[in-house]
Amino acid sequence: MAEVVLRTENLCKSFGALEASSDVSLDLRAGEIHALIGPNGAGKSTLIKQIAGNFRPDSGRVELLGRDVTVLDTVARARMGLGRTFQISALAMEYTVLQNAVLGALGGQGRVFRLFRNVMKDPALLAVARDALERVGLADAAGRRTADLSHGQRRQLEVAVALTLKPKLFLMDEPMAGLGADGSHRLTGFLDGLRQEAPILLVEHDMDAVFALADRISVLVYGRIIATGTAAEIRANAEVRRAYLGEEDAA
Ligand SMILES: Nc1ncnc2c1ncn2[C@@H]1O[C@H](COP(=O)(O)OP(=O)(O)OP(=O)(O)O)[C@@H](O)[C@H]1O
Repeated sequence: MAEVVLRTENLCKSFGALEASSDVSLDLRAGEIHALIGPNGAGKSTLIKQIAGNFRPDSGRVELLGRDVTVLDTVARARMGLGRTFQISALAMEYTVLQNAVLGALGGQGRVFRLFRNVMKDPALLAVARDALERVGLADAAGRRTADLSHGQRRQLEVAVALTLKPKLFLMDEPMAGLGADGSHRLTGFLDGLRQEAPILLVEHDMDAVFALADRISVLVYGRIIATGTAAEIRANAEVRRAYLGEEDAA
């Protein structure tokens, strides 16, 4: 069986009386896309934040690349190779596409520059940034102001910025959100190829993308994983159909 790169064990996290994560155990293996689906408010983002290090679980543990990282912060986990894209854009809108990608690359190298213009002339950073833009199909837009990009192009740029850190695995929170049919088709193709290089834990509401991409799917309802399996197993699961997919969607 493929190597486990990420594992959560019995994660619990409450906000007051609300149990947002209830005994959540899952893993992500080399070469796979593992999708996490569930209704609004099921606790997907809360789980991602505990894996990324934004939230400390009340109990349970998170293991990254074989190491217990439960008490490590987001920066330490990112340095270990945990790449991430966000539900809400973290891009610098007034900067160009290339500048955003270079800033991403800078974060990965831990080097210190005194002047922004020196950062933007550094050949090593530029090479990493241009390579990431090329891979997501944004090379031609390198000189454009980020604020002038379409919504779909911004999502591509977020993936490019994450790629500059050369992550060993990805957490992606709704990368398809707001993309048109074209955009999500293109991103689906890209993620399909990316899994071999860096497995992906994918939170996504776009069920076409999930069923097309996921090697395994976990279904979260009221903070609890009610099923994990292949697309066919999840489609056929009676509890999932009742709780989430709905009989008509699952037919
Ligand atoms: N910081 C917080 N303080 C209090 N309650 C919170 C906090 N973050 C999330 N919650 C609550 O925890 C529950 C799970 O929220 P979460 O955002 O993890 O769900 P989700 O599955 O990601 O939803 P969506 O699909 O809408 O993004 C919700 O009831 C939410 O209101």
